Amino acid sequence: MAREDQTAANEAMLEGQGNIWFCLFRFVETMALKCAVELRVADIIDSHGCPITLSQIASDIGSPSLDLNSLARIMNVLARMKLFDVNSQSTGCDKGLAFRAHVRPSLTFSTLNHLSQSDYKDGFDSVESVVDVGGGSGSTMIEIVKAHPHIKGTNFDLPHVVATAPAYPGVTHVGGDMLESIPHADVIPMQRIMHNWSDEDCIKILKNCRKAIPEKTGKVVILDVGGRRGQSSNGRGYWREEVFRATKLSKFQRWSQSSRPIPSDQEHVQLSS
Ligand SMILES: C[S@@+](CC[C@H](N)C(=O)[O-])C[C@H]1O[C@@H](n2cnc3c(N)ncnc32)[C@H](O)[C@@H]1O
Repeated sequence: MAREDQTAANEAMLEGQGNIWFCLFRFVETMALKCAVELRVADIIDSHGCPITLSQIASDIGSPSLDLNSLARIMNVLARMKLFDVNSQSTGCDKGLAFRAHVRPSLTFSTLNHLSQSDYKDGFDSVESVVDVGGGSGSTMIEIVKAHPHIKGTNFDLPHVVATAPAYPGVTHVGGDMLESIPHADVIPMQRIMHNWSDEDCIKILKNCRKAIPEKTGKVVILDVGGRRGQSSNGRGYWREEVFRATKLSKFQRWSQSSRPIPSDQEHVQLSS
């Protein structure tokens, strides 16, 4: 191989390795965000009305066992995510840092706080069967069954999608069209599905969910984002422009403010998060 080709191949390999590490440690951002939400960091900073120091944040959190170094690491991750500004010019700050929320906590972090409380509250303890509608390769269903092995899990998606889904004990892959019918289950989670369809199609899907769940105890759990709609290239579905432009936080906020009409016979459909 020519020297230039070898160099290009090495660079590509290094970039690939870097991307793998980036993907592996991506969860750190989610964990840091979860900590900030649970510790109400944005609310604390906001309540001061100006940038505040790490020890001010720690003192307002008020936990006797709080580790300042760990808090500093969390805040640095969040600052890198551009959720907070770090101002190294402020005077009187420990480690020369002061933090300012980049977002209005009332608009976003409290929504996240609410989201973190609206996970599937009743839990899966009394649930016997779950169908993940549009579940793709079944990764969500696998996680649910891993955590709750008593559950009979069905991963439902288009036939060509489930054809390549990996086998997992306790999870059955079923191919079909959610616009036609959905397999029966106690609970139907639908993650990142509804935003992609017109209101008419969403109503069709919800009606099929309604038929698939027990009348009194069945639940549909929708996890999704919102935004402005545009016509999709296939002429049937829709896409939301803001999915590509806005941050996830503001998408969640917009979604939670929007009032998507639910068909009148959907009284047992529970919209959650
Ligand atoms: C954005 S992906 C979401 C996948 C998964 N729920 C997640 O959150 O990672 C949308 C999924 O819906 C599936 N889908 C699209 N049309 C469908 C239909 N008519 N019936 C069943 N599944 C469908 C797609 O194949 C795809 O796996």
